[in-house]
Amino acid sequence: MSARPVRLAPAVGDPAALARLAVEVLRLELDTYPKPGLVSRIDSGSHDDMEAATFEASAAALEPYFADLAEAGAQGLPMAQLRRIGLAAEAAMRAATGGVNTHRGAIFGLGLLVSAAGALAAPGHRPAPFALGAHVRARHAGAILDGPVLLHAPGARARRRFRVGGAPAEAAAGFPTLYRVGLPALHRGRRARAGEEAARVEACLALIAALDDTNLLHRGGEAGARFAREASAAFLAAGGVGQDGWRDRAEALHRAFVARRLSPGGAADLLAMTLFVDQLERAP
Ligand SMILES: CC(C)(COP(=O)(O)OP(=O)(O)OC[C@H]1O[C@@H](n2cnc3c(N)ncnc32)[C@H](O[C@H]2O[C@H](COP(=O)(O)OP(=O)(O)OP(=O)(O)O)[C@@H](O)[C@H]2O)[C@@H]1O)[C@@H](O)C(=O)NCCC(=O)NCCS
Ligand SMILES: Nc1ncnc2[nH]cnc12
Repeated sequence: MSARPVRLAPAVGDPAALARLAVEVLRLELDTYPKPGLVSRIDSGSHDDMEAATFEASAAALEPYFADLAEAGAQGLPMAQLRRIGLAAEAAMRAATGGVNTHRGAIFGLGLLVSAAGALAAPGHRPAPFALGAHVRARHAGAILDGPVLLHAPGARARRRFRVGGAPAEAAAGFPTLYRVGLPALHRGRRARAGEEAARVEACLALIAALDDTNLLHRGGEAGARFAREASAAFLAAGGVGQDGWRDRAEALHRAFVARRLSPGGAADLLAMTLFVDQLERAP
């Protein structure tokens, strides 16, 4: 629930600063409350194996890997090299959290955006609108979709069982849900003048309403995922963070997700990625 100020993009053209920004957006995601079913600094949502400190430890451990990804992007290295760094980052995450999966989706998606920022951002020059996602699609879509599948990962099982594309499809398509849903909702939330945290809540709920999140499918099946999408869409249709009493209504939604053990981890990752792109790209 902090009013942590968002640092404005000194990151352009500097791998170490891009990595700091990546960690900062992970922390901003964690700061955000209420986020239905998700871990925040207020509570652990639908999780009994992790809390805010677990996410803090994980985010801090990832910083050097994000710097490597930015550098790899600047050198134009192929997906195979990015994957090697990503797998090392996953190992660092597990070491920092005692084996808990906090940020695997974020390592993948945010990692690809950090590498794109390394490739495109030059000092004093912000990438154009949509440029980071377009770069990931143009440069890596084929390798992402043809990449090795981790057969026993819950996400991979959910993708096969429910026939959804999940994190790899979102990245290979240039992050359409981030650009078409997350960023517009963040900007709409800011216009409600309820503050930065409220704008992040608006973006989070819009992402939950739109995304085929394999975490929701894995934990709640199709019925759970439908409940999550429809309840979030109803919050937005009632005015989102522009409505009177929006925080009470969002907290009620949080409790409803927790009662069903639902956790939209993919939407949480995309919220962090939305904040990263918002900081770096020029406004459309
Ligand atoms: C390519 C990989 C991403 C393969 O992963 P997988 O086959 O599992 O694919 P997905 O399920 O599609 O996605 C993995 C994670 O991405 C997040 N996610 C889910 N849906 C979407 C979506 N539609 N769009 C974008 N992102 C999505 C989500 O991550 C978050 O949730 C995790 C925590 O969940 P939790 O509830 O705890 O669930 P589990 O621990 O899984 O089990 P239970 O506790 O419920 O029992 C957390 O990671 C969040 O970040 C999905 O989990 C990729 O992993 C891979 O190949 N990696 C190699 C490295 C690499 O190539 N890197 C590239 C360069 S950096
Ligand atoms: N805040 C959060 N809670 C639960 N899962 C997540 N995955 C990414 N961020 C998360």
